[in-house]
Amino acid sequence: MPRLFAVALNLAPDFFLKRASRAPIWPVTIAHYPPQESKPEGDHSRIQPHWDRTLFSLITTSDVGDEDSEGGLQILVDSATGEGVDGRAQVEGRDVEWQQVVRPKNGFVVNVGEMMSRWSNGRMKHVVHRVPNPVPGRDQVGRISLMAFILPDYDATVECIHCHEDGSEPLYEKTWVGEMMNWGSKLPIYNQTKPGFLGSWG
Ligand SMILES: O=C(O)CCC(=O)C(=O)O
Ligand SMILES: [Fe+2]
Repeated sequence: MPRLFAVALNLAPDFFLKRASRAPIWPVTIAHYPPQESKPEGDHSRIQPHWDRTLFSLITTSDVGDEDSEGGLQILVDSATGEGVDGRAQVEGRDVEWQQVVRPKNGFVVNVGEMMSRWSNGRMKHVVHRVPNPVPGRDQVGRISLMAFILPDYDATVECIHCHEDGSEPLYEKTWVGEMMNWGSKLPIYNQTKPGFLGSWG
């Protein structure tokens, strides 16, 4: 997978592997979304809108009830173009909608993370995603997902790779993996769920 990303970005195939060679951090988590005996309070959902603060993430699920309950993984897309909306996008006044992700049978969903987006200067997008509550009548079905969050070495620098060469303007300031992890508590991916994040379309 790291080789595929590197080749897609016209980099040496081992570009990412070289930066994840000494002490890469790859948390693996299992999420159990239990059947919902009662309606969740407030705007609580299975997982609030966020993006992953990783290089990339691999997700597989039990698939049970994902499609027909609408309680599975969804990504945010631009209604006009169908393109994924990334964590930088201004959504005020923009027509966006949630789209169900259909996982290929026995396959994985690959989420681009914010580190990949920063390295590629936005060519790879860290698309906003969520897991909403299942629709009424389908809420007695639980869901399990298994995720691997792939991060580079703790001290690896994260900055636009090609900006020096082609003169393009960096979208992001230079930073490093450990600093990005500090932007969150717990796992870095969850720190975007604070109140107000993504406003009313969350
Ligand atoms: O359960 C899922 O399908 C995705 C969960 C997720 O996006 C996350 O934990 O970062
Ligand atoms: Fe996520």
